[in-house]
Amino acid sequence: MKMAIIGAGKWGQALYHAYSQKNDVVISSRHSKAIENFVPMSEALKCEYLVIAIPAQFVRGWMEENFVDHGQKILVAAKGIETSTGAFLNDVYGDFVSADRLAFISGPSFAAEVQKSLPTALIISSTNHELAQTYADALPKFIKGYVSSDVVGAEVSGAYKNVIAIAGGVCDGLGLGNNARAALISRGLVEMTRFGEAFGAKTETFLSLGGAGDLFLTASSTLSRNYRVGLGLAKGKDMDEILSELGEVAEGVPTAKALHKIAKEKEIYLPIAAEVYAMIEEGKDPLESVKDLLD
Ligand SMILES: NC(=O)C1=CN([C@@H]2O[C@H](COP(=O)(O)OP(=O)(O)OC[C@H]3O[C@@H](n4cnc5c(N)ncnc54)[C@H](O)[C@@H]3O)[C@@H](O)[C@H]2O)C=CC1
Ligand SMILES: O=C(CO)COP(=O)(O)O
Repeated sequence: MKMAIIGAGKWGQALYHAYSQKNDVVISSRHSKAIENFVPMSEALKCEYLVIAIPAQFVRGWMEENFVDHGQKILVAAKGIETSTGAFLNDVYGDFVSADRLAFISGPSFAAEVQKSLPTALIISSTNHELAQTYADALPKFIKGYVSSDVVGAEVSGAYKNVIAIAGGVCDGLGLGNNARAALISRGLVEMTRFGEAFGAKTETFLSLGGAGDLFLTASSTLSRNYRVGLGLAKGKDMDEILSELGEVAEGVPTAKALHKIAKEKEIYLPIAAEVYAMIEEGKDPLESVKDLLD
């Protein structure tokens, strides 16, 4: 089928590689890039099936300025929550297109490994089963595709695991050991499940590829940008230094701020996310955070 990838960062280019195996795919982004099948945005937007890999904080602005509605379907590839409003991406995109035209891709998928055609398994979630199946069937042989109707569960788990990945990096950066990291990841899974349930997400989604699968991956690997943010915090670096060294998006940073805001409004207990927020926003000493979590 004819598809367009919008956003030519690491994940957009990896999804271009993946979807190109079986489909006729073009790619576009706000700045022109010398890459295969790069087309102007106006041309990309005419495709019926879009994949949008723009980081969560920029989606609303990008849609307002660029989106032209031709009745396209959108596969959302970002993993984050809008900080300014606390809105999930299905609500942000929902302000522009109806829910039955939206699907979400989640699961363990470092762009660098997808780019090399290494095997993984991912979930496409949508309230429109046929649409989820269409995007899943278009995946290449090296990606096993599953479908789900739990859009909120997919979104919350994909966004929340980035915050726990920052905590994972802090834990390893402080040299707290394998036991501590396993405890942190397990409690992180409980925490993100509790948060998602408050918004109607299904519990089992958090045990799936998009929940536990992606959490285990990112909270324990230096390939994760969010984990590397945590390593930087453990070394006592400030956020400006960490983010400029990273040079790529770390969605866990704005998402920790969004979670802080939502948790306050809805009175949800999120101890690990609260410590990540305190380290990022208030410059709290990571060792103090560990002490407070153990208490
Ligand atoms: N890299 C990975 O392994 C994976 C990334 N993701 C998610 O995909 C999303 C994108 O991540 P990456 O491509 O890895 O990030 P990246 O840092 O490699 O690229 C970011 C992309 O966003 C574009 N961008 C930045 N500001 C923009 C704006 N104001 N308007 C429009 N476009 C803008 C940039 O031009 C660039 O193409 C994130 O939400 C991330 O969590 C999801 C799965 C895997
Ligand atoms: O979501 C990812 C892999 O599934 C990528 O994680 P990072 O953004 O932390 O690198």
